[in-house]
Amino acid sequence: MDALTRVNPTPEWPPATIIALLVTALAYIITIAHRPPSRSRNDRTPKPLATGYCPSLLSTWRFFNDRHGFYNEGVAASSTGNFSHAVGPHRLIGLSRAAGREAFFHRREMEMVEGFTIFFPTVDPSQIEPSTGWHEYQINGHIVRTMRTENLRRCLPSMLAFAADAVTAHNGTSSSLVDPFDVADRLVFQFTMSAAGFDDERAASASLAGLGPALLRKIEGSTGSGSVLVPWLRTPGYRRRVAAIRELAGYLGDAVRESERGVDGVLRVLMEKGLSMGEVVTYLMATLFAAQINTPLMAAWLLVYLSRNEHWMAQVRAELDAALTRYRPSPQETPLHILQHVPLETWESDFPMLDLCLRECIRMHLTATTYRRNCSDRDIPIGDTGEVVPGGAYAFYILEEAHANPAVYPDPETWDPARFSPGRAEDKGTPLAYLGWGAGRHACLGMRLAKLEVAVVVASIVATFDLTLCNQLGRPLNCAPKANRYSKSAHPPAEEVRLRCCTRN
Ligand code: HEM
Repeated sequence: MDALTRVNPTPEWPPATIIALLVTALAYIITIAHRPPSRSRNDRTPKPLATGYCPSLLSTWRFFNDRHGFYNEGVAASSTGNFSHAVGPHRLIGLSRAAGREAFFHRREMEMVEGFTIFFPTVDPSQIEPSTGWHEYQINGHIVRTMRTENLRRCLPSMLAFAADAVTAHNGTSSSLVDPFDVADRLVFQFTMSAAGFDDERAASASLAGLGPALLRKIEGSTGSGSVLVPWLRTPGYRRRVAAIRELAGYLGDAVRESERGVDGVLRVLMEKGLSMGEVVTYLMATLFAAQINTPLMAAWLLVYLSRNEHWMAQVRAELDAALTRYRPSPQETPLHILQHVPLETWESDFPMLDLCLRECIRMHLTATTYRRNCSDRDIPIGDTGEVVPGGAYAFYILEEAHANPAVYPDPETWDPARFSPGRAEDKGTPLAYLGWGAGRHACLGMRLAKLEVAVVVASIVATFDLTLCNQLGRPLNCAPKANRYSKSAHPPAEEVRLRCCTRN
């Protein structure tokens, strides 16, 4: 027995070796399974960015980790501005220029939900049914209903009250340091809860307004290469996403149950129609996610730019002061009180300067990638390039291509709202040059609420305080932080900033 053990010892491999072997095996399987499709002579798919296993794998890595570099290189290397790449088992076409944008945004066959379901899966994978689009069309119908005038008019007083509470909390002392990104995050969550139909107690819940945005960011941040390349593997990212989705769904379900009699607006309509709790929570998650992903960031960036720009602060204040004068019921009223009397129509039509500033913030900070799938079995021509998006293929587009193009927007790194003023209208000469609210078949359905939410946050703060941009320690900064145009989605600045808020005379 002793001799046997000596002749055939059980190999003892260090864990690091075992892990290295497993990783190599997995990489090999992924490479073989996802080899780039071969091109036939008359294949009109845009040319691949990379061929062969190794370059292809490297490009796939860059698609996930250096998205803008990958895209810009693909566009630059192609005579038409379009290119293709196999990402896992999917054929993905990168589109650019007027012809690419036209095919991407305007063709009926280019389906949005199916594109996002694969490349940006923010839903619980167990609920994904690509063929039915995860009930997305019904949800869009509910979101459209949320934007109706009577609904916005209903929730506006609550939104103004939440903003007044937040501002008053910082107004006790002569000056206080505020993180605009945090304030906007909480307020927008409360506003959207109210717009969906929650009563004030539930919508204003301080714990949910803190937790909700954090969970939504966790869901957004947990999608990555694993969910596309090995969707069957329960990666840590997958587990984080599912846990965050379930946690938030649990809180929202509880809030709906607690306020069963108190709900209003779309929530009430859905409950009266007898929709299941799952369907109601799905509507809430989709609406909160769509609202939270960009709106608070844009409101906060707008405050940051205004704090460093006297000219635009004066423009925004002039139109705000005009409204305050018009709706002041008595001389003693504070700006926050007067804002409660400003009707929806004024919020929506009488702040054109604020709207120009928001438009410019979105141009500079909405760095998102957007996806489509050609859901037909027919090829879609890409203008007169001779190329097509084949039936069943996926396509992506990075909004930067339009928004940072110096031929359209001279000096694109400079925040300059006047570029959209009627005299200059830099975006008007080029087709689909401004995509801040999307375009064509999938334009933003929440623009009305988003603009109202941004206006209420900005007006409440700007009407009450003089603002000084500072670093975290309260030291004044003499310029606004730079936009990170290469991030995968809109972001706060890399170095945290604060606003010193001094009560305005
Ligand atoms: C400043 C804030 C916002 C910005 C910059 C923004 C921007 C956009 C853009 C660029 C798209 C098109 C995406 C694409 O083509 O792939 C889009 C679509 C969409 N947005 Fe917004 N959005 C904002 C706020 C909101 C809000 C508050 C909601 C709802 C509560 C919302 C709901 C939607 C929906 C449902 C779609 C998809 C439409 C469809 O499926 O056809 N958005 N948004």
